[in-house]
Amino acid sequence: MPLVRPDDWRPRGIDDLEPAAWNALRHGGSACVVAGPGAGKTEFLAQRAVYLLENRICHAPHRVLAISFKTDAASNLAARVRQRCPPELANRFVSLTFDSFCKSLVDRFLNAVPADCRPPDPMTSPFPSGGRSISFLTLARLNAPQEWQADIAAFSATDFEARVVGGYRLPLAPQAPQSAAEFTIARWWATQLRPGHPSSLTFVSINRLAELLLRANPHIRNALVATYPFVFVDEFQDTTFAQYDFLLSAFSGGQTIVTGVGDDKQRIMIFAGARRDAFQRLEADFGAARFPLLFNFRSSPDLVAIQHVVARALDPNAAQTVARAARQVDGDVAQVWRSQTKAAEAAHLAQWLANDMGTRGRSPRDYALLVKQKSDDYEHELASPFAAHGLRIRNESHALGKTSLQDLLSDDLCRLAIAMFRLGATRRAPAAWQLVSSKVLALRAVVADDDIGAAKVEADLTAFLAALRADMAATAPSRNSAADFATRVFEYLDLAAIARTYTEYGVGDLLQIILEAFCLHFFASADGAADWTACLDAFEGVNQIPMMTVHKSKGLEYDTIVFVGLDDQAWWAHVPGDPEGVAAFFVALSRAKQRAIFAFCQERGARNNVAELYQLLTDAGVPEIAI
Ligand SMILES: Nc1ncnc2c1ncn2[C@@H]1O[C@H](COP(=O)(O)OP(=O)(O)OP(=O)(O)O)[C@@H](O)[C@H]1O
Repeated sequence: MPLVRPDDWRPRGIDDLEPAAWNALRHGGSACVVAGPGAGKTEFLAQRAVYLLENRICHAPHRVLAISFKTDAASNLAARVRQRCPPELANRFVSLTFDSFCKSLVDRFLNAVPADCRPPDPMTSPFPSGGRSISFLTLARLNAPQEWQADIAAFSATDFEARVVGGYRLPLAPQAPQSAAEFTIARWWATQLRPGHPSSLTFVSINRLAELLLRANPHIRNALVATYPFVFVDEFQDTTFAQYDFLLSAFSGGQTIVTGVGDDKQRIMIFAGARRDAFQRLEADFGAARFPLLFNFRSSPDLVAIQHVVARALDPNAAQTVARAARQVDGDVAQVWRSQTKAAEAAHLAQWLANDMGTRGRSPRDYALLVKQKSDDYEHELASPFAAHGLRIRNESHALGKTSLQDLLSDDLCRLAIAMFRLGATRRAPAAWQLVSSKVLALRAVVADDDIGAAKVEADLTAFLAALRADMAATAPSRNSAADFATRVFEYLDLAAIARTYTEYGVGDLLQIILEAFCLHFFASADGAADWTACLDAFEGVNQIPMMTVHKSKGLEYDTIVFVGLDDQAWWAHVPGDPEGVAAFFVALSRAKQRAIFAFCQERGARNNVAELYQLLTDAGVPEIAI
């Protein structure tokens, strides 16, 4: 590949970056890129990765490590980089979540974890630990020496694990507790590492073990630093105590250039232990320079103006952003819909959505239904009225075993298996063939210039798919037939080869988690489907309206968002004046490119605690309409 002069380098796939983003992209040291919604922060990271790789500022065999919070954000970023630079460069861009990165270290170097903290098998638990319960803290207090009891009584069950355990470094060798915190933390660890029991570790404990591992084994840390001279952290405002401390242990010291991007106004993970001062710490500990960005490439100017009113409630000094997207709709870009009953609300919503899709020629995937929590309940209530208008909902927050639908659908193995089934359902699926053939060549360890090996593998794959296609055509979809075909496809793909080829599945329990979730969702999608294409469409949510919690919607964007359940019942934890609730509201509002609708139904609850959110909409000139 010809070497491009860094000064001549141009961004890939977009026309340009805003001036401050150019400065941040070319900056030689660590950086905080702080910008509002739609500023292109994720896009910036993708462009910076390409810039570093193409200009050989990050040269082989070094890699760029990108850490995100959500699985789909990590795969979205990886996909953007793959689209923007050749595979030999994109292969040196490693995009993972914090959790999977820490877990892969613990899995890989388990025997290097100091013995008294070493789990027999580092299996994860999807559930919060017992240490978050009030009874755990009560028992700890009652068993503690008298002089520590008052301090233990001051710990809060809601954030003990995230703040106290997460902010504490495990000692290199066992030592007697010296304080109330150490006493309680030691008891907490006893719940995580129970001798003779399979381990069931929370991600906070995996993180702490990974941090201990690096501190106890400088050679592993040195290897990590040598591999990744550039580290990106997306959504930096949500970095928890544990995650920041891990970053510090792993990458401080001056050799690693850390780029944190985020938006303090979108900080909605305080409940999960997010630090309020993450950017300040990055500036102090890594000497990071601050680059504020001012453009908004997502939302129309009218929506940006409404967002600004909410932004000012979160930060009175919030700078006015510059809207770069054009308005495409007539009439109000935001409205509050007030209804008396859930039935009336659902009927109106379904009718309006069906009508809007028809008149504007939009697809169901251009819309999103956002909720504060309990998306399963809303899905249940809305499913039939929506079906009456030919609409289906895809509940992305729906739990599937130890993962969620959203995470399953962004998983590589899931995408490969679905592409296999697409090729089983039809001959005409060129994108699926491209994905499957390249992945199967990798699974069969065929190297780039081995044409004979590649031809053999492709012939074998073609024969397998022909037989699969014939059998799928002759078999109606059902739970049982889906189970048979799933077994056949995974046997063909070869789980051992998958574990060998893809590091994320090679260690730990991710492969099992994904297989279980895949089967749950695939069998349910086959149940009652008219044919296999309908089953696969149901699996992937083709022509379905996505529904998700605000937390799951982070980083995503839709033409129109409809927020259902802006009431005290759904926002039960919201205390007026609490910035985290306003931030969640801001995240929801800012997912919209063209339109945002907030549905309030009296049957669902009152609107006293959330009155301030309605007031912000009123202040921004958003009308309220009775439906
Ligand atoms: N320089 C650019 N030129 C044109 N479009 C851009 C540019 N940067 C980003 N975009 C587009 O703007 C939209 C928002 O970008 P992105 O998702 O990266 O924003 P973000 O800052 O991460 O947003 P948020 O914090 O709200 O999740 C995307 O559709 C992206 O493709």
